Amino acid sequence: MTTKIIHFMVNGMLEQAEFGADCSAADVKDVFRAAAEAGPHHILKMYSMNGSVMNISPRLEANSRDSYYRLEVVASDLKSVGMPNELDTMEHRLNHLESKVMEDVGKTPDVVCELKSQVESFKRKLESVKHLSWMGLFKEDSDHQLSNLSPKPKSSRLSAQEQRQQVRRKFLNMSSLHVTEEVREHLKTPIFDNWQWEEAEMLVLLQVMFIDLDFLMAFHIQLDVLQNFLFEVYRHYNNIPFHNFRHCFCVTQMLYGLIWLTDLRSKISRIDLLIMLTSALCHDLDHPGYNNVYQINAQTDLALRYNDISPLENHHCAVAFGIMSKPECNILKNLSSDQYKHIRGGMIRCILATDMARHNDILNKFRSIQPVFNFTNNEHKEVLMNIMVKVSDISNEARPMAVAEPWLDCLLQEFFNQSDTEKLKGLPVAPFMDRDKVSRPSSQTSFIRFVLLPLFTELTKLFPCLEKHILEPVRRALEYYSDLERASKQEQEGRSTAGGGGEGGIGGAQEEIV
Ligand SMILES: Nc1nc2c(ncn2[C@@H]2O[C@@H]3COP(=O)(O)O[C@H]3[C@H]2O)c(=O)[nH]1
Ligand SMILES: [Zn+2]
Repeated sequence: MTTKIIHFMVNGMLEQAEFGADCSAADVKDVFRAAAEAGPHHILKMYSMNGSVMNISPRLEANSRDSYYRLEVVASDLKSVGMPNELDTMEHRLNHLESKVMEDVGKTPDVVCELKSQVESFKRKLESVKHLSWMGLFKEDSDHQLSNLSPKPKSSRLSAQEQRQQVRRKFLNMSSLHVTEEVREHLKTPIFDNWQWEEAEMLVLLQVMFIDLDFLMAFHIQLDVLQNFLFEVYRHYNNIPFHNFRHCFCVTQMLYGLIWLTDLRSKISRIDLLIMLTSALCHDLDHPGYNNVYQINAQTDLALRYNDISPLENHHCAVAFGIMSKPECNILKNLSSDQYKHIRGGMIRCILATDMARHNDILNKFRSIQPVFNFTNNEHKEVLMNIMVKVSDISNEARPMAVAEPWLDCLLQEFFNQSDTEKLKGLPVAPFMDRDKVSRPSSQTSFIRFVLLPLFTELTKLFPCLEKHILEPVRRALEYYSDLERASKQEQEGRSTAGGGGEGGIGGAQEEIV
């Protein structure tokens, strides 16, 4: 049977489809619709190399990789309110509505005025860089009023794939806009508030990090390849409570901040900075929300594949290099093979080092070299790179309280999901994940005392300037959670005295149960 191959570019990727001689128009459309990750309400358009529109049908002519077609998804009416032409439609409808109501009632109702001002304000945001408050430090109050108009409620009806494509379109639309100096500077600090930013904006900010560290120039990374890579990274994070794309962004942003605060650019090579930043980005790719202990106990595919040795971290790293195996996403494609080998080795080490089962080994190693630390010693440098990524990975408590606290809820939610499943399956349950045993304060006091403070203190010995940026906030968090823990104990004691002995909780543990 004869077949023909159609090469086409969609969402920045060069794809190909093979059609048999007997396929129908609907088959052809379905193939392109799937490739474009488009929903039934989207209109597809195919363009030839010279820009003319082609009919999407079995009669499409076969072509080559060099003469590919361009497939575009066009959002149908009001499916993407963020686009200016749809805003115009909405404004037009509002004006029409206003004139009709004026005829009937004689005055414009408040609700129409309100809607008009929201449309106007949103239009201003899109049209003028100056008004891009979403590229400013903090969102304006008007954003909250805008939530009814923004695409969010609509997007909740979109499939996950459609939502991701919407993020891609927004990211690409925004990426050419100017990100203010104020934001760029703020991005270099641990007080940056990740909760202010939506996914497409975080992608823009990640792009800014690559640009401001001069990676594009130094490693000949084309902007579209970086954008494809960042989007694929985003696409490979799962929608789970903690180990999601926002966590990836936070870890990368903290690492970026540490690079600037410690002036690391003057101490280690740019290629090593690229290794660290890219490792931070990729360090939890495709995390399923269940940790290594679960993977091993439940004998999951990952545990089988990696012989129980850091199954998750091995997987995150393999997914990262899988993404980069596509030329259109390969930010390393213009490097020499020696440079590539160096980066691959460095990333594998950094990502595998995020397995907390190896925490003590890595910290002890760093402790032993810290007094004689030498930036020109490769072994020292590699340990430091692992430490920097690890510090960033567990740095939520180094952030302002209002930023850190919601992360604890996300983490506990993921822990509880896991322990609930473990209980159902009869698998061992770690006490720190058990909703019947853990409390917010006890979880944090132990983690800060036994994990964060020892690690952050050691890094601060090498970079004393970090004391105020990461060590002090963590000490304050320990005080805060210790106070809460004490207060909760006193309250429990008061209750058990008043109640004549209480109801026999868990092993006498007097903790605030989450
Ligand atoms: N209790 C507590 N654990 C944390 C916090 N941040 C990170 N962790 C843990 O540290 C681990 C680092 O590796 P993982 O991402 O596998 O899982 C993370 C959590 O188990 C925190 O703020 N509190
Ligand atoms: Zn992580």
